[in-house]
Order: sequence, then structure tokens, then C-alpha cells
Amino acid sequence: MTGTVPAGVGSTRAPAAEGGVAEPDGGGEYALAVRSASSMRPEAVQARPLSALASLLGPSSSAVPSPGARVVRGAVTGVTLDSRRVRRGDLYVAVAGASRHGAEFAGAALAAGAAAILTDPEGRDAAVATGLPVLVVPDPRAVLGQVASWVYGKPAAGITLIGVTGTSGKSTSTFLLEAGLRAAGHRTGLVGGVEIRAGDVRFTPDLTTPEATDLQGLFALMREQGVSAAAMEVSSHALALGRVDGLFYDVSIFTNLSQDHLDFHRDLDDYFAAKARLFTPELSRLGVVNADDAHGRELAGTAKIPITTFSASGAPEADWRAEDVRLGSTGSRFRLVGPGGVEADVAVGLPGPFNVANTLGALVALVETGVPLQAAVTGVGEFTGVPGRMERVRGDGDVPGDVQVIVDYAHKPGAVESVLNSLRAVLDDGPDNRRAEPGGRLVVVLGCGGDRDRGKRPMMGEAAARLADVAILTSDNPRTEDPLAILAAMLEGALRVPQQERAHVVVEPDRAAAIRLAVGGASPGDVVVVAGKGHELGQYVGGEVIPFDDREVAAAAIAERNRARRAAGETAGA
Ligand SMILES: CC(=O)N[C@H]1[C@@H](OP(=O)(O)OP(=O)(O)OC[C@H]2O[C@@H](n3ccc(=O)[nH]c3=O)[C@H](O)[C@@H]2O)O[C@H](CO)[C@@H](O)[C@@H]1O[C@H](C)C(=O)N[C@@H](C)C(=O)N[C@H](CCC(=O)O)C(=O)O
Repeated sequence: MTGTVPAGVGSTRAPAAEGGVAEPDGGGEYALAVRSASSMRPEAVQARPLSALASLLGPSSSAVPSPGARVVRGAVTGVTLDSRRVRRGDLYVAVAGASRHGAEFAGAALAAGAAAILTDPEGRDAAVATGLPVLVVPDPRAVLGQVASWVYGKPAAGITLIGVTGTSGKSTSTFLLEAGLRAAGHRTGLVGGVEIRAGDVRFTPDLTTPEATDLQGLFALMREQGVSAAAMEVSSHALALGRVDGLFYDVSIFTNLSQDHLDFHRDLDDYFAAKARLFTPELSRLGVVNADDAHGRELAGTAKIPITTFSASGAPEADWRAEDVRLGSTGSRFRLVGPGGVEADVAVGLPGPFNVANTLGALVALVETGVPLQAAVTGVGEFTGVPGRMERVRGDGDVPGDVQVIVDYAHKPGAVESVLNSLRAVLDDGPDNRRAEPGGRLVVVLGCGGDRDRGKRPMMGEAAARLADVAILTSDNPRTEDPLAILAAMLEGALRVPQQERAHVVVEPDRAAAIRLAVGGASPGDVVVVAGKGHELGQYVGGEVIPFDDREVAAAAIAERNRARRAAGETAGA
């Protein structure tokens, strides 16, 4: 595996900042402004009596060392389910994990200053051995959201909250929502896998949807920051693991569903069931659902909360529609048509049909939370893009009309298809014209993660070979697997595409070399998409994270290409 992702091509960049601009880290101001997700807490500390917690947990709980007692002495000021994040006065919640039980770390929690432990019968003895007050419930994870909300005093109660779930489009939708909320005069919060914001305070996410303990701490900080409305990504993991329990969404959006995360969910039905949980009366008041998606239509028919539907393809049965859609290489325009004769002209600076759907869904949700339509339209119109999502990369000495290099986070078959289809749609000759000749070709560089859903690998290879002109298959977070084994499965999928319809397929396990090959070998007018990592700054190789930034590698490759072309006298500036 050595050499697959050379450590020498390390990133010096911090996570992307607001407005899609990534700034150098180097320990400067920017690095100080972004905090680690482990510190998502309110500034003010408030003590909550454990006796009240025992009452909250009800008859299923028991307090130790006085079994059956309803009163436990002491108080807690914070809560976490990770001993490494314990602060003095915290309630440490010891849950059974995928690989071990949190009670193994009860001693570490004590040493870090925990004031009490909440656990299950399996964790009881280890917890009691610490000498701390212990509460035992059958399934602590099931009550974690309520408990964390209690510890921080129901922090999200006064905040207008919009959730977004679906396989693709969650990040873009939440950024669009946040822009619309801001345009309507809200002070905003944003929760997702690209960035987390509580007013002026920013965090680097380590999960798309944080654990309930961190999430409630974050909302408590939002409350202190005067945040009045927030948009958040709600992953299927979060729904299955109860991370968002204890929150209530004014509006929840369903974008779409395609195969993903089958290493965690049993099958596609199980994955869909997890997403559908957001559209229940316990979690949301209203659902805004994409009627162009088959699972969206199913959800609209079965959900137990009111649903309003939208269609970016103008389906007449949808409540809200995008009509007169005009797709451009830098953005889209459409006419929004809603119930009761509502209409508005919308322009958004994000290319591709899927961004028409993301924008439409966001506008509907904004209107449903009381944002005036015009403010919503203005907000989304001013939005310039999510870091690492269809992000154009430039290099020193760029030459107009030369290759365009785009980095995108797409790492699932459906997302890769969307990206390639939308770029096809804006390449001059439309979607059906495959090109063997240089100029205007679509070149994709992509891989597939190790130790994750294996069924996705041939699908990714197949999508690339079917929709691009050149597909360079490479590594993407191989983790503990041999990258060549992953690539073999991707290649198998690519070869399912009949030869006359298939892209030119190249296998290059070294990701940096694959990017250099794509950029260096492109012709003027070609579009190169580096898919899979987007804003992420590392590659998981073996047990380590190796610094790696697709944008940095691509920018260096473009600069190298520009130098070589100038030296060969191929550009006007030569
Ligand atoms: C499958 C899953 O979600 N796993 C989460 C789960 O880990 P786990 O069950 O394996 O935990 P474990 O390692 O067995 O440990 C058991 C318990 O001991 C605790 N512990 C462990 C070690 C220690 O030193 N001290 C300690 O207290 C852990 O915090 C945990 O509570 O509990 C951990 C603690 O909260 C999470 O960090 C971990 O997320 C891992 C990192 C993860 O990768 N999750 C991904 C799959 C995820 O949730 N992804 C979704 C969707 C992404 C997308 O949109 O594509 C997301 O929302 O991010």
C-alpha cells in the first residue's frame, strides 16, 4: 500500500472557510477561529440536579449504589459519551458501541472529572467501581437526546430549525437554507459535514450529524450566541442512532435516496426506514419532499406528518415546481411556481440539475418556516457555493479556455452520476455525444473507500465508464484494504459497459499521480472532475490519516501544466 497516497503530497490548508474560500492554516488567525467539534459547549455552566435526571428517566431507571432509589445526590453541568471529551462536572454516558462498551472507559471518565455515570445493566459494575453516582437504564442511547437536552436546558426550543436528509444534496441544501435565513434577518446556525457554525463560532465537524451530547451542547452555544434559526444535515446514521432525539424540526427536507451506507444499514429498505424516521411527529412538524425521487413519492404517501412536495422537473402533481429551467455552466435559472398562484424568478450560482432541486427544496422549506419568498430568493441567489462541492480549482498562470478542473465530494454512485450528467449537460454537444478526440471531453478521477459498502464499488466504476469520456480509477480512503482489490471491483463494474459506449478507462492507484495524469493529459476545453473528497483534507490509509487535499494537488498539477504549455509556446502568454 506504500506509495498509494504519498504522504509527501500533504495539505497545508485548514478546512474551507465561509463563502467557499479556503485559507492557509499555518497556526494563524483562521486556525484559531475554527474550533474542534469536541468543544461544542455553551460558555456558561449550569448545574442540574441528578435527582431531576432520575425523575426524567422514569421508572425504567435505577440509581446505584441505592438500587431502586429515586433520589441520587449530586449535580451535573455537561454531558458526553466519550471519556476523551469529559470535562469536570460532566455526566458520562457509557453506551455499548460497535466494537466495545463505553463502561470500559468509566475510570478514564472519573479521572477526567466526571460527576456521574449513566449506563446500561452491562456497564453497571464498571461504572459503580468508580464510586461515582450511577444511573442505570435499559438502553442509554435511546434516552441520550432527551438527557442531553435536559442537561443544557432544552437549548433548541427557541430556535427555528430546518433539517435535511437524503443521500445527496444535504450539504448544499443546508448552506442554501442558511443563506436564505440570513437574508431574512435571522442570526444563523449551520450543522453539517462541511462546517458547523453557531453564530460567529465555527467548528470543524467530525461527523455529518454530531452525537446528541455534542449537538445539544452546540445548540446551547447557539442560544448564547443569539442564533434564531438553524439549518442542519441529518444523516441516516444519526436517525438510526437517535442522535437528533431531543430536537424538533419546524421543517424537514427529503432530497433523494440511492444506494449508500449499506455497511451500516442492513439493506436499502433499512436505509430508507432510517431516513423516514425524520418525518414522524416526534421529530418534525412538516416534511418538504422531492417528488422526482421514487422514495420521495413513497415517503409522501406514507408519512405521518403533513407533507408538501416539490419537483425540479415540473411534475404537475407536485405542490411546488421549477418551470422554464435554464442550465448554465456557472448556474441555473428557473421559475418557481407554488400553491395559490405563488411565482418567483430564481437564479442560483450553482450549476447542474440537482442544484435546481436543492434550491427549490430549500426555497419551499424557507417559505414554510415563515421566510418571505423574496428574501429567500435573494438569499439563495447570493450564495456562491459549498466548499468542495463542484469547486473550480485554479492554478498559477491559468489560461482562459484551457482545461477546467472541478473538485467534488461525490463519493456515492448516485452523486457521481449527478455530477457527470450535469457536466455533460453543459458541455457543448449535450449528453449523448461521446468524444474520442481531445477538447470538450469529460474526464473523471475517482475511487472507492475501503472497509465500507463493497456493493458500491462496481457501481462507481460503471457510472464513471458510462458517463465520462476518460475514467481514471484510483484510491480513495483505502483504510485497511488493499487499494488494488478495491480497484479490481471498480474495474469489473466499468467493464460491464459495452465497449463502444465505454469511456477510456485507466487504473492508477496513486491518487496524486491520477490527478496529475488527468490534468496534465487533458486538452484545452476538457473538463476534469476529481470526485470523492471535496473539502476533506486527509486520506485514510491503514490506521492513519495522511494529509491530502485534492484541491491542492489539482492546483499544483494545473500550475505545472501551465508552465509546460508556456515552455512549449502553446499559450498566448508564452
Ligand atoms: C457507526 C457509528 O456511527 N459509530 C459511532 C459510534 O462508534 P462505535 O459504536 O464504534 O463506538 P466504539 O468505538 O465501539 O466505542 C463505544 C463507546 O465508547 C466510547 N469511548 C471509546 C473510546 C474511548 O477512549 N473512550 C470512550 O468513551 C465511545 O465514545 C463510544 O460511546 O459512536 C462513536 C462515539 O460517538 C462515534 O464516533 C462513531 O462514529 C464513527 C466515528 C463514524 O465514522 N460514524 C460514521 C459512520 C457516521 O456516523 N456517519 C454519518 C453519515 C455520514 C454521511 O452523511 O455520509 C454521520 O452523521 O457522520
